[in-house]
Amino acid sequence: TLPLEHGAHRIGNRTDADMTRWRSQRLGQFIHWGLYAIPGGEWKGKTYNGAAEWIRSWKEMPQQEYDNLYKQFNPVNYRPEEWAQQASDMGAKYMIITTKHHDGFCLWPSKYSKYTVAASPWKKDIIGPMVDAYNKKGIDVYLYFSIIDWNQPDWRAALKTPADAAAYQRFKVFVKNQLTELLQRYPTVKGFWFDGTWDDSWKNDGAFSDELEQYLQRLHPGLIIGSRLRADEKGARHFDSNSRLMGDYEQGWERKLPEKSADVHGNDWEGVMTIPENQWGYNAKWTGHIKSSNELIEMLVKSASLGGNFVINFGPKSDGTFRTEEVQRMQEIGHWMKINSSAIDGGTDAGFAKQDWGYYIRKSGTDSVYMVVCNVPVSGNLRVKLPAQTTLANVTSLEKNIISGTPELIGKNEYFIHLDHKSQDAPFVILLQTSKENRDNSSFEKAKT
Ligand SMILES: COc1ccc([C@@H]2N[C@@H](C)[C@@H](O)[C@H]2O)cc1
Repeated sequence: TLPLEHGAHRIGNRTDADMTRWRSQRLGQFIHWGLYAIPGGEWKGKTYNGAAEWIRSWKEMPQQEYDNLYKQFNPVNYRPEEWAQQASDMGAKYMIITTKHHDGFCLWPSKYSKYTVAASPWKKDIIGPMVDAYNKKGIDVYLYFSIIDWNQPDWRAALKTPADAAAYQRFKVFVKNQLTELLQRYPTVKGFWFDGTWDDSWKNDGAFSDELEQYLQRLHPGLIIGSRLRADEKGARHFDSNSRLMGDYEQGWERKLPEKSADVHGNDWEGVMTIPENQWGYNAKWTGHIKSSNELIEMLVKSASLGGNFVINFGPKSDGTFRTEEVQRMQEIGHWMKINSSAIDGGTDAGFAKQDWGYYIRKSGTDSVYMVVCNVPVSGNLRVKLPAQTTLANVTSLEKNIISGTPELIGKNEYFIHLDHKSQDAPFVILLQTSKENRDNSSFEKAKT
C-alpha cells in the first residue's frame, strides 16, 4: 500500500453510539429547498430539461436574474412542524436539509455572506425552526452543504494563477467559518452531507479536506460525514489511493443502488433517491418515470437488506408546501411502515442466499430474519435456503392470511413457505426466527420422500 498522509484514517466501520444510531435508522428524508424552487424548472415560458436546482447554469437563464430571485423568497406557507409531522408519519428517522446549494443562497442568516434569507422578504432563519421541529418529533437532522458556491467571488473550480490561489485561500476560510457557524447555531445536528466536491480546486487539496474533517470532528465529536467530502493527496475521492473508504460511510450511491453485498464491501453506505428521474429541487413539470410508493419501498428494503440507509428526496415549492405526488408518497410509505417498520428499523444484511421473491433483512444483533416479498411466485412457494448450521424455529407473517400451513422441508436446510393465494398490492413481510446450532434443519416436517 502507498504511504498516504490524507487517505483513510480508519479501517472498517465506526462502532460508536452515533454511528450505531445512524446505522439503525435506515429510512431518511432529503429536502432540497432554495431559490431554484421559484422558477421550478421554467423561465419566461421555456422549460429547462435539466435538474431544477441547476437552472442557474442554463444558457436561457440570465445569471443576474437568477441571483436576484432572493428578492422573491417569501415562503408564506412554510410550517416546519407540519413538515416534521409528515416526515414522522412516513417513518423517516433522519432528515437532510440543504442549508446552501451550489447557488450559494443560505437558508440561515450567515454572518459570512450577504446572500442569505436575512436579505429576502422572509428575513427569518429557515433552518433553526426546521431542526427544532424535526428534533421534537425524534427525527435527527443532517445539514447538506455545497462546497461549490457560485455566489462567492473567491470560489474557483481550478487554480490557474497566483491570484486564483489567493482567492481560493480566502474561500477555504469562508467555508470553514460557515461550517463552524452552522455547528454553533444548530448543535443538535448529527452530521454534514457534503456535495460539490468534484472540481480540481478541491480534488487537488486533499490536505485541506482532511484537516477540515478532523477540525469538525473536534468541534462536534461524533459528527457523521460521508465519503464525498474528502480527497486524498493524490486526488482520489470516496476511496483513497489504497482503495480504502474515506469518511464514515460510502456516499456515492446517488440515484442508484448497489445490486449485491459484494458491491458495498462491508462498508456502511447510504443511497439517496429522487421520485422523478432526476429532479432534486422543485420542478413544476415532472416528466419521465415517477417512482411509485411500492418502487420506493422496494428500494428501501433492498438498501436495508444490503446494510445501507435509503433517503428519499422531496423538493418543496417556493411557498413552503409540498406537491401532491410527494405528500401521497409520504402517506403511502408511512402506511406501509406502520405495519412493517420492524423489518426496516435496525435492519441489516442477513447473509442468506438471495431468492427471486425479494429480500432478507436481519434485525441487527438478533436471530430474527425478515423476508420482504416483492415478487410473488405463481407457484405460491417461497424458497428459503438457510445457511449451514442454521435452524428454523418459527415462521410468522406480520399481517394475517399470508402463509398457508407450515414450511415444507424440501432438501438440506431448504424449505418452501407456502403462500395463501391472496393477491397482494404491496410488499409483505414474513418473520423467520432462526437459531445457530451445530445441526441443520429443524422441527418442521421431514422431506416427503
Ligand atoms: C452530474 O453532476 C451533478 C452535480 C450535482 C448534483 C447534486 N447532488 C444531488 C444530491 C443534488 O443536490 C444535485 O443537484 C448531481 C449531479
